[in-house]
Amino acid sequence: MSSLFVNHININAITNNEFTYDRVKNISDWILNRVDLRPKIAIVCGSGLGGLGERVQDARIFPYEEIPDFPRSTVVGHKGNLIVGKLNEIPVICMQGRFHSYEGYSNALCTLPMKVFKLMGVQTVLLTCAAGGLNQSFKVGDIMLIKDHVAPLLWTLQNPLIGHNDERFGPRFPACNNIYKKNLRDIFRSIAEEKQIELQEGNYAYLGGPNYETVTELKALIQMGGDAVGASTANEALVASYCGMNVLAIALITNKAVIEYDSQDFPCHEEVIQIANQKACVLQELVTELVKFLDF
Ligand SMILES: O=P(O)(O)O[C@@H]1C[C@H](O)[C@@H](CO)O1
Ligand SMILES: Nc1nc2[nH]cnc2c(=O)[nH]1
Repeated sequence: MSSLFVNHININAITNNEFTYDRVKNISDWILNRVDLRPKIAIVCGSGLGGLGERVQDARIFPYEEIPDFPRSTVVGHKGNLIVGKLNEIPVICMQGRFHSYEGYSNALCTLPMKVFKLMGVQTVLLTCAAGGLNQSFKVGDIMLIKDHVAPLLWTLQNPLIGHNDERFGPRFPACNNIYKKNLRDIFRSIAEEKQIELQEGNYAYLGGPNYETVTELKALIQMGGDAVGASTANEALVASYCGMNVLAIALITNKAVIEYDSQDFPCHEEVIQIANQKACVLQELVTELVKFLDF
């Protein structure tokens, strides 16, 4: 999408400048012109969790490659479809697959869909992801409601808000102490309670990947307050919140972080997908119920 070096300055950090309001509006209008529904809820399906998209009824499916200026999904377990339809009778727009910075995309590009959702009139963004469990009390297969994040990558020039700020998206200096809305977490928790599904709650640590973390990095993330670690979600939550949308985010714990040196246990993407596939229906059930409460 861009040449990366201008006068020896890496413009990866300022690719935000490429996604002007008009360009994002063009994408948003392209979608709106092809559907009758006007969803107020957007759902992003994480690794292995794309099955949620299959629950969407009366679906219009747009492969990412058909959407102007949209990136492509390149990761196994991310189908690469944008779906507009109804989940539990509620209009939704659903991303079957997301973009990660390790795919070579700037964080501005990874989070472009959030700006598109904003201009489409979406009010609530529901993010799902696969993550490694840092909290030693978590088990593989647990569902963790994300309360907050710690994102060292966003302290660098990889922050997607760097560059020209268009106030029509959000403020130059957004507050970030309340990204993951408590009222939405409360609703999600009560749905889980009613269905007798055990829920964890904690902080998501975001790193860029693609490698899984070293033992020392994992220990540092635990010290920083992380309960789960992954390679997405926090960047999207940041931009969605900056755009004034409500954010709810859920991580499926697909592996336990290996925090012993010299262990012969290793995380791998195949295991992540396998566990996500096994547990997907529980998460899908919760999300399907949840949307009924979010359509305000
Ligand atoms: O898209 P998500 O965050 O669910 O994907 C996670 C993080 C990495 O992309 C991948 C590692 O297996 O799963
Ligand atoms: N970075 C990272 N991403 C993940 N996605 C699923 N598990 C993990 C993990 O342990 N680390």
